Amino acid sequence: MISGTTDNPTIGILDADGHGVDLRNCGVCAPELRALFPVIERFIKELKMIPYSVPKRKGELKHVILTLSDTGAVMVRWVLRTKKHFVALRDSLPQFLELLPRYSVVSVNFLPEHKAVLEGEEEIILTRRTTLEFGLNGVPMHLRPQGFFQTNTEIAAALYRQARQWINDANPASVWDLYCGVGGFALHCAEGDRRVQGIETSTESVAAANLAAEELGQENTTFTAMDATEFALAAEQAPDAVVLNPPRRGISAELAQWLNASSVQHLVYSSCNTNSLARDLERLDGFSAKQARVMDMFPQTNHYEVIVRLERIAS
Ligand SMILES: C[S@@+](CC[C@H](N)C(=O)[O-])C[C@H]1O[C@@H](n2cnc3c(N)ncnc32)[C@H](O)[C@@H]1O
Repeated sequence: MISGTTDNPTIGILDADGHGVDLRNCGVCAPELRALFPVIERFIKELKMIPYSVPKRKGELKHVILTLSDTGAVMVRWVLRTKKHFVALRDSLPQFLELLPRYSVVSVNFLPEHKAVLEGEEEIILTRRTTLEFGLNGVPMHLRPQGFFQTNTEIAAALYRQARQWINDANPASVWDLYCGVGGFALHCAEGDRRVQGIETSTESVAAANLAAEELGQENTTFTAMDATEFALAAEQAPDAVVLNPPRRGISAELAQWLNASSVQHLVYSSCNTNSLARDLERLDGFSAKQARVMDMFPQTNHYEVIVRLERIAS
């Protein structure tokens, strides 16, 4: 979050009273991102951007969302209240890009409402390049602004390797990746003739995932924008294995019931919320959990990712 004043901005979080706490030297931040903070500060000053004050409900610049790719490129998203600073930001793009790593993406997002969210619906991408490219474990992936990407790139790579190993050990002919985002699990599980289907509600993420599948030459891997439960309930045939990586709320009771009653033999469930995971594992009573791994996705916090391998209970 950006707070403070134009001449003395804070880059970090807000305290309980809504005042900025500078976290530029916080160890959680990757050094490559920390190196960008002076550049962000310089542009705030040069363009005379006014940081947004939550207590006063005044100002323009709310957040700067930075995403670092394993290639070293970054995505920089300026989140503004109105269009007041937009032209200045757009016109200074060549100078800004000179200070960013190659292949970086820059966009502006508008969040006019006073509410506790990171970003609004409207986004304008300033660079010709519209996706931040990743190459986790040698698998190409594309992230567009507003798409979901796992918080910690190194741990995400380990998570995908683990899922790939469990899926390859089970060697299913067909796999669904439900809640697939930009396709990390699906793209890692694509192998030989295996049919892989990713399902996700965000059309932006689905477009990015299909692009990566095309680059990989994976004709048997496809992504569709749809609600995961609706997709499963309408499917004519169940796959051999399903990867689940839902948002914090977990999966729906209907999807758990459908999985229990289906012919699916193997499940891999990756979760960032053990409360909904525990509830869902109880609901998935046609399966038994065989292996689980905790992944330190959110270091120095009390949050973590858990990935579980389940097998159908023989009847
Ligand atoms: C925890 S993220 C996982 C993304 C992806 N598996 C990855 O590794 O990056 C959850 C994803 O579920 C998507 N989502 C939310 N509700 C959904 C729904 N009802 N059906 C399908 N996808 C949904 C979100 O857009 C988000 O991309």
